Amino acid sequence: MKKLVKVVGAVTYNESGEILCALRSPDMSLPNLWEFPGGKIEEGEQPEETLVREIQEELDCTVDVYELIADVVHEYPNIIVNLLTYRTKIVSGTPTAKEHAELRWVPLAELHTLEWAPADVPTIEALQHYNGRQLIK
Ligand SMILES: Nc1nc2c([nH]c(=O)n2[C@H]2C[C@H](O)[C@@H](COP(=O)(O)OP(=O)(O)OP(=O)(O)O)O2)c(=O)[nH]1
Repeated sequence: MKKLVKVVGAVTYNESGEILCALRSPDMSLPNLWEFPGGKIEEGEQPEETLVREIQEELDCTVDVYELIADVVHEYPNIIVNLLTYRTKIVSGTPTAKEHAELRWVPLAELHTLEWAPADVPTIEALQHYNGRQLIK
C-alpha cells in the first residue's frame, strides 16, 4: 500500500503582492518542479509548527502562519501526499535557498506559467480566486 504523507507548504507574499515559489532541485523527489516551501509534518507536530521549522531550515527566515488556503490529497506513483498550504508572512530574515535550486517571487497572474508539483495545482487555483490584495496583511 502507498504511504500517505502529510505535508505543509507556505504561501508567502511580498510587499508587491508577489508569491514566493521554490524550485525542487534535480536530486530531490519530484525534481525540477516548483512548490511552496515546507515539508513533512513530524510526529506530534502541529502543521503551523512544521511550517515555521521547515521555513527556518530551508529558507533561513522566520514566518508567522495565518489561514489555511487548500487541503489537497494527491496520489503520486509511489506516494500519496496530503498537502496543506497556509498563508504566511516573513517576520525576520530574507529567504535564501538552502535546499532548493532556485527561489523566485512571482506575480499571482503568472503562477500558472511555472511547472508545479501536481499536488500544488489546487492551491494555485484557489489563489487565483482570492483577491490577492486581501491576502497582503
Ligand atoms: N514541501 C513541499 N512538498 C511538496 C509540495 N507539493 C508536493 O507534492 N510535495 C511533496 C514532495 C515530497 O514528496 C513531499 C514533501 O516532502 P519534503 O519537502 O520533506 O521533501 P523531501 O524531498 O525531503 O521528501 P522525499 O525526497 O523524502 O520525498 O511532498 C509543496 O508544495 N511543498
